Amino acid sequence: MNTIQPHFSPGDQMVDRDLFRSAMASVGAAVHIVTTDGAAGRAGFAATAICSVSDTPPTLLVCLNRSSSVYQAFKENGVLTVNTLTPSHTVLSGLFGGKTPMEERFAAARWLKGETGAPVLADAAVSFDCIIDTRVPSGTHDVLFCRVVMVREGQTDDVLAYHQRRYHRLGQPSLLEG
Ligand SMILES: NC(=O)c1ccc[n+]([C@@H]2O[C@H](COP(=O)([O-])OP(=O)(O)OC[C@H]3O[C@@H](n4cnc5c(N)ncnc54)[C@H](O)[C@@H]3O)[C@@H](O)[C@H]2O)c1
Ligand SMILES: Cc1cc2c(cc1C)N(C[C@H](O)[C@H](O)[C@H](O)COP(=O)(O)O)c1[nH]c(=O)[nH]c(=O)c1N2
Repeated sequence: MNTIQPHFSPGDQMVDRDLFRSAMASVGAAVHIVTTDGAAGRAGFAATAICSVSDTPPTLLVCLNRSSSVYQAFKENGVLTVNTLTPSHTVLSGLFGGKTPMEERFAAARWLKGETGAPVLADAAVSFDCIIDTRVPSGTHDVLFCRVVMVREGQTDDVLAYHQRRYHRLGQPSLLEG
């Protein structure tokens, strides 16, 4: 069996948090509103630390800060929906991006109920309704590995993106088209 030696030992100099954030601001990502509902109530937050994991079974991951006010609701409900935003949702992203009372966040848009009961944003670019399978603590966050049980595709191809701390439109025209 191959044992791959880690490049760094725990005592090695860590990258400064502000340098990491400044570097990560250059990466860019689609913006989503992640929602939950259930015994612990309805909650939602803006997220960019989301990606596909596997297509068999369909699985995605969501990184959730344990210090967030929504953390307990996601932990107890065990279900969530990832609602990928369109360029028309910059204000909504700001509301769900923190420090806004939860009722005020949800009052700003129209929601449907998914299979799991988590709120589905009616005009999302796409929504993934999920059961949280596995939770892996990593630093300040939990990485939530979620099994996708329903997908709802919206009417638009354009997606809201976040890069260098600003919102952008992700969509046409493609770089490779003539
Ligand atoms: N993964 C996350 O928790 C995450 C991701 C994006 C933004 N945010 C939060 O949204 C707000 C606005 O962020 P911004 O991009 O305008 O500027 P920023 O300088 O706070 O963050 C720049 C980039 O660093 C990363 N980052 C920031 N805070 C992080 C954290 N606590 N854990 C892991 N990665 C983190 C993200 O990729 C972010 O886009 C900030 O409060 C930020 O903490 C959190
Ligand atoms: C564009 C953008 C992207 C993200 C965030 C914010 C913004 C503006 N936030 C922060 C998260 O939305 C915010 O901290 C929560 O809403 C919790 O805030 P309250 O504790 O409820 O005030 C965030 N938080 C998190 O745990 N994982 C993530 O991927 C992201 N991504």
